[in-house]
Amino acid sequence: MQHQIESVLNELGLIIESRKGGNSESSYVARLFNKGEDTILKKVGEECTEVVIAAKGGHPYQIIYETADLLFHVMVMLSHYNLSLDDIARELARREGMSGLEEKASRNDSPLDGKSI
Ligand SMILES: N=c1c2ncn([C@@H]3O[C@H](COP(=O)(O)OP(=O)(O)OP(=O)(O)O)[C@@H](O)[C@H]3O)c2ncn1[C@@H]1O[C@H](COP(=O)(O)O)[C@@H](O)[C@H]1O
Repeated sequence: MQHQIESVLNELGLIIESRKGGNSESSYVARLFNKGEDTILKKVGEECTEVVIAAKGGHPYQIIYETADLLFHVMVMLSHYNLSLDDIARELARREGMSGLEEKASRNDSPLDGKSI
C-alpha cells in the first residue's frame, strides 16, 4: 500500500510538472497553470469546501472522490510555487514523534517566523 501511494503520487507529480507551459486546449493542468495563481487557489478553496460537504454527507466513496480532487489541486498549487509533496513529507517527518501540543508550543521557533516563502 505504501508503495502504491508513493508511486501514484510520484507519477502524478511528474505529469503535473510536465504540463507547465503546455496547451490549455488539450490539458486541464496546463490550463490551470496558464490561468495562473488566482485560478489555482480558487480551485483549492472550492475543493476544500467540497471535501467538507462530502464528509458531512458521510458516503465513503464521495469522501474519497472529493479528497482525491483536493489532493490533486493541492499538488498543482505546490507545483505552481515550485514545491512538491516531497517538501510536505519532509515537514511531516520533522514533526514525527512530537505531540501536536508540543509542536504548537514550538511554533514560536518556526523557520517561518517573520518570513514569507
Ligand atoms: N487527477 C487528476 C484530476 N482530478 C481532478 N481533475 C479535474 O479537476 C476538475 C475538478 O473540477 P470540479 O470538480 O470543480 O468540476 P468542474 O466544475 O467540471 O471544474 P471547473 O470547470 O470548475 O474547473 C475536473 O475537470 C477534473 O477532471 C483532474 N485532472 C487531471 N488529473 C490528473 O492529471 C493528469 C493530467 O491531466 P491533463 O493535464 O488534463 O492531461 C491526468 O492524467 C490525471 O492523472
